[in-house]
Amino acid sequence: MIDNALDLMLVLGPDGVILRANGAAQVLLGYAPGELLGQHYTALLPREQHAEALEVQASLQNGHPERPDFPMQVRRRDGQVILMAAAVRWSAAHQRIFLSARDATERQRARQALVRSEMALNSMLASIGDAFFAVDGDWRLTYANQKAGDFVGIDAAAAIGRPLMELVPDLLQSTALPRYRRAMETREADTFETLWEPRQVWVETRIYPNDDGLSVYFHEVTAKRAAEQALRKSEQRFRKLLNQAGDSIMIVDEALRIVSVNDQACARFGYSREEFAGMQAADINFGYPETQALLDGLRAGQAQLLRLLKRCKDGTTFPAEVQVSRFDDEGEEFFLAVIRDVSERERAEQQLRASEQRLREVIEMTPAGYLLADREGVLQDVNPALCALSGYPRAMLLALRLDDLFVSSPLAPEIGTHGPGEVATVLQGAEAVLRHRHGHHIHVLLNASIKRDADGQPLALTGLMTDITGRKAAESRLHELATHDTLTGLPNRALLGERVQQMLDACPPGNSVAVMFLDLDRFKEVNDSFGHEMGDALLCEVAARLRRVIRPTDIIARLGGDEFVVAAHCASGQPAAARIADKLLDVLTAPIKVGGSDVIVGASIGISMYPQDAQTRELLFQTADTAMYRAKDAGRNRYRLFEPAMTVATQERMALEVSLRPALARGEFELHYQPRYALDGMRLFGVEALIRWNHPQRGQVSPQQFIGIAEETGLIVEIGRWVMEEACARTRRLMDEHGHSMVVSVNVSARQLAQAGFADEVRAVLARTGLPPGCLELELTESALIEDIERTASMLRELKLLGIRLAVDDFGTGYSGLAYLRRFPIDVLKLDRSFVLQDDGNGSTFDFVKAFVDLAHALGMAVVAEGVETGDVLDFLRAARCDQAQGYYLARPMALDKLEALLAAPSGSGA
Ligand SMILES: Nc1nc2c(ncn2[C@@H]2O[C@H](COP(=O)(O)O[C@H]3[C@@H](O)[C@H](n4cnc5c(=O)[nH]c(N)nc54)O[C@@H]3COP(=O)(O)O)[C@@H](O)[C@H]2O)c(=O)[nH]1
Repeated sequence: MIDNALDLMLVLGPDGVILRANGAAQVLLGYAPGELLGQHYTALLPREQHAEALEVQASLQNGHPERPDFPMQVRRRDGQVILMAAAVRWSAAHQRIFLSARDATERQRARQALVRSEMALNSMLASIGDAFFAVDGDWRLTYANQKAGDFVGIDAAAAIGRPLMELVPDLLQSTALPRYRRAMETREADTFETLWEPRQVWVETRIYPNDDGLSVYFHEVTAKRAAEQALRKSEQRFRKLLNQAGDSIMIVDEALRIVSVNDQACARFGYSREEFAGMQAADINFGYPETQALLDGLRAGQAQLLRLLKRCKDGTTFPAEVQVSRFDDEGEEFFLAVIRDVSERERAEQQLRASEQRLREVIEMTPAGYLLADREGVLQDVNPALCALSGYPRAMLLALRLDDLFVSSPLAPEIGTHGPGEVATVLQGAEAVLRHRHGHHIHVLLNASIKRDADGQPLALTGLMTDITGRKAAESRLHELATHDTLTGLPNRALLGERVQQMLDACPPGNSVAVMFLDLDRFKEVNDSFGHEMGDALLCEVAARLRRVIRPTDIIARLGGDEFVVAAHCASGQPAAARIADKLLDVLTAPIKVGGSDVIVGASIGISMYPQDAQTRELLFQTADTAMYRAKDAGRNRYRLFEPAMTVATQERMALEVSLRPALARGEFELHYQPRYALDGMRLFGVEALIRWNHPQRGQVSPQQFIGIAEETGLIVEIGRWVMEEACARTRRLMDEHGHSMVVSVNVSARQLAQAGFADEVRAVLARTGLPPGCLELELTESALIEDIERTASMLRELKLLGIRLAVDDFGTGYSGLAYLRRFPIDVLKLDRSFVLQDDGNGSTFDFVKAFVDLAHALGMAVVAEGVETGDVLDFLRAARCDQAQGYYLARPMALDKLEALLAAPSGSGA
């Protein structure tokens, strides 16, 4: 059996020498068994095998007696090396090595081929894009490529043979596991996408069942899914956009069949999507044949814009603007039509055309001149009104530029380039001057609008204008009237202020400007005596004379009434001003012919110098006015240069005015009474009530100091009312106490007399106090009487009807004319003290007074002499047949208690 065995069998001695060999040595090695005996076994081995073989031998003999699987290379007798699978055993008891071996060359070759095949498969599985693993029927891993291992974080090679659920426990919660199990059970392949929770990635998995179990391929598809989702969203957006578009949108195929429409198309045409599908484009066109030319154009890549009528399902039509373009989709030809309903636009266009037509008609009919100019200022359009306004026919106007037409206009600065962003410049109510074809100028009121481009460059100008030439002339006249005195033509107060300011502004250092306030001394008398017309003529003559004296560069103005102002440049200051004032007085004291008579008016002039006396115009006027009053106070027909002391007096007067206002309410007034005697028998005829002001700080203030202020401020009305009440009441009481009648004279100022209800007031006082009207005498000054002769006459008649007496006070100090007194119901003339005292020593005064008294008597008036200070004067008056007298010689004004004492004296009321 051993010799016929197929395996080689050798018995070796402990030293490795071959002791026996079986017959297989011949077959396997080419040696006859005998040839091997005595040889060391290494003689059969290639040299490189020796070390390993000796090592195995040593191992056998040193405690590891068996080596069942020792692969070894053996050199056959023919030199070929074959691989033999050997099993070796050492028998220590027999001190022998037993070896059996079989040829393993083929097996080795097959194994190597298998290994190579596996390696090729592995590398193929490793190189495929997908992760791959396989499990057997017990869910044990039989293979996994590196990608699969990496995906779940395990070493794929080391994991082979282990249960899949153990290796990847997350799989138990995964939605993929049921699919795996179903595939395992049903043996059906499956493909699906799941979210792999541990890594939050999407995975596409393909499962292929096989005889051993399952082969699974998977790969990540997160990015692909995101892209798909983005695409889906994008498509949804586009669809939404398409449907939300205001226009109808349609896609038509090659055969001009409608294949797709948006919501707006359904809404506008009234067809549903389903109804549209399969309709021809021509079905919704009204009378428009799709021409070959249109299709050719589209196919040549030219989008077409059509204007046509579209027809809806209900048969109505609408005008549309259709933008058609062509596109390819996967080789198929389509046409896209965007259909815009332009009904509204057409309506608006129609309205616009109508509106333009109306505008044109308005332009043609408007009385305002209209023009349109281009950016160069050349006229492009005009209307008949502008032709009429300018005198040019239309054709000629259209050849003109704005510069040719306008002499001056506010357009010039506006028409240039403005800042970028200013799209229009509008001018409203600007004044301009047109040059008429015949050369004269036309003033126009212009409204203009200049359109500009983005850079602010003018594009066009539109203007509308109306003729204001008449208005301008009226305005100029109005301005003249507003700035000039209508009577004399001289500048008035407003213009004076302006001109003086200019003079002051232009006054060189070292020079002066004199402002002179000039008041005519006797104008009022002339006016009242000769009438207003003559008065006006006098004022014109005065103005003419002043003009002659004053240089053209100086100013002369009339403030009103008889007040004039002269402002003159005075290089040498006050001396020059004084010379001018002298010249003014010279011309004004020369007689002026008024109503056939020569009159001399004279003037009082106040002068203030700039900059010496005042630095502002207002102060100059104020100080000149103050100086003028001083000139008047100083006796008239003279000039006074302003002095600061004058201001002090003015201030003093103002302080007095402030304390005068509350004086009546504070009871600071009292009345004194001056007796008046009848010259025949020297009996007391009556008393004159004279006011006294007991000022808390200043003591008794004379009426001469405050009556003027009271008159100017109007306080005299209240004060006079009190005087009247007090005088009447006291007199009534004195008469009752002393038992005889007497007359009380009350001074009445012009302002009181000018009050409409004055007579009623007097009537009421008499009624209240019980004084008989015949016991009241009102003293009126000449100036108060002549203020307004007509009104005064009427008032005096009213008073006279009450039964009271009327006297003219200070007679002889004013315009001494008895003639005018005839117009008033006067009872008494009170001769002024100065009149009585004019004694020239040759008896003429007596004759004069005598004649005067006779004349007064002839006119039915009694004469009272005032200011009698001596017995001589009294005799003189008595001789002149004067009726009554009053004066210090007879009795001074006295307080009420003194008067009562006088009345109670034994001599009675005698002087
Ligand atoms: N509207 C009113 N005017 C009034 C009132 N009371 C007074 N006056 C006026 O004030 C002026 C000054 O008055 P008065 O200081 O009281 O002077 C009077 C007499 O005192 C003064 N007089 C009288 N006799 C003499 C004299 O012999 N010599 C002299 N030198 N003066 C004398 O004359 C004044 C009276 O004048 P007249 O009124 O003109 O008769 C003065 O103008 C008053 O009118 C008032 O209540 N209301």
